[in-house]
Amino acid sequence: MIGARVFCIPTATLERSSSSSIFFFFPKISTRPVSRVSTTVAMSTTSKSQEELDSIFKQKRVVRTTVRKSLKAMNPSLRTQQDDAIQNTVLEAPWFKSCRRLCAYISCKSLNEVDTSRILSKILQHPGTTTTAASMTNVADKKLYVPWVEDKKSNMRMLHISHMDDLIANSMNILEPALVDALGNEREDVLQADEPIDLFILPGLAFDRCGRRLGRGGGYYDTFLKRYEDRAKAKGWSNPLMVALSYSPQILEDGGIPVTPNDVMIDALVTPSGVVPITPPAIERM
Ligand SMILES: Nc1nc2c(c(=O)[nH]1)N(C=O)[C@@H](CNc1ccc(C(=O)N[C@@H](CCC(=O)O)C(=O)O)cc1)CN2
Ligand SMILES: Nc1ncnc2c1ncn2[C@@H]1O[C@H](COP(=O)(O)OP(=O)(O)OP(=O)(O)O)[C@@H](O)[C@H]1O
Repeated sequence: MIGARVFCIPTATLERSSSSSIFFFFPKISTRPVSRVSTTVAMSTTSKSQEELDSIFKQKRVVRTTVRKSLKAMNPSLRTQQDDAIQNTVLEAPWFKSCRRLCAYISCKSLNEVDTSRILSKILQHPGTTTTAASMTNVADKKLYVPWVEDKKSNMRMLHISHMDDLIANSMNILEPALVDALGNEREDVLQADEPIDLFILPGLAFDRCGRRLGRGGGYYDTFLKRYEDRAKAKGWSNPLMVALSYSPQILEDGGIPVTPNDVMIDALVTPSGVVPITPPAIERM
């Protein structure tokens, strides 16, 4: 575990990116701190005019462009080093070892996302292929759900997979569960998660140490997580741990991530230097 507890302070207007020494000027940017009762940003939609929203979405696009550039410029051996460090941290973490149902993203090389291939292989490792009893106990009984994009209107589901062979590239060139088998028959084992999830391993373009997360602009995760949260509340499920994986250039200083009302905050960040627990449940468990 790195980084002691971080206290998030309200916004300043001049913000500095920690990773690239670039200064962002965001007039009146909203960076209010986390509400973990509702994981969405504590800000009412109605309190923002469309003009203000347009301005924040514009700021998001500016940050995305900057972070994409830093990711593209990352030295390949540094990237591999960071992929290894991040995946080792996850694989060795008690909160990962103890989780039974999780949703994780399938990393996409062309998007320069933190690699999840070793994490996924470990989860999908089947009893009999493991070498030691210790490795079997922790992974063989995990149920894995991965994203499946339903449409272009921010609708996404999480579908169960048992093998990497269950995947096929979608129109965005991201691997996702195939809904039919090689013979064209509907696969019955691909079901939408309708059970409590212990852990979400989230992608994203940029993060701060206070739990703010900037996605790729599709609104898929925010929409999904809000719906999941509503369903969990209705069914009395406990909150999952929401953990994002981040290369060092993706971690911005507090205030560097523009936020809009639907943004869902994360509980913790896994960085190349270790875990940054953010919310009380994460601080308790990490
Ligand atoms: N690995 C992975 N799977 C995922 C996501 C993700 O971020 N990563 N998603 C998370 O939502 C959903 C898919 N959403 C996506 C949204 C945008 C792009 C994308 O290619 N964006 C380009 C810019 C495109 C543009 O601006 O027109 C990019 O970011 O470079 C990909 C996936 C579900 N599956
Ligand atoms: N100016 C705007 N006003 C209102 N909605 C907007 C505006 N610009 C984009 N959106 C919508 O906001 C959503 C994207 O939100 P945001 O940029 O916060 O997503 P994100 O961080 O990529 O989300 P995630 O990674 O969680 O999927 C999309 O549904 C998009 O249509």
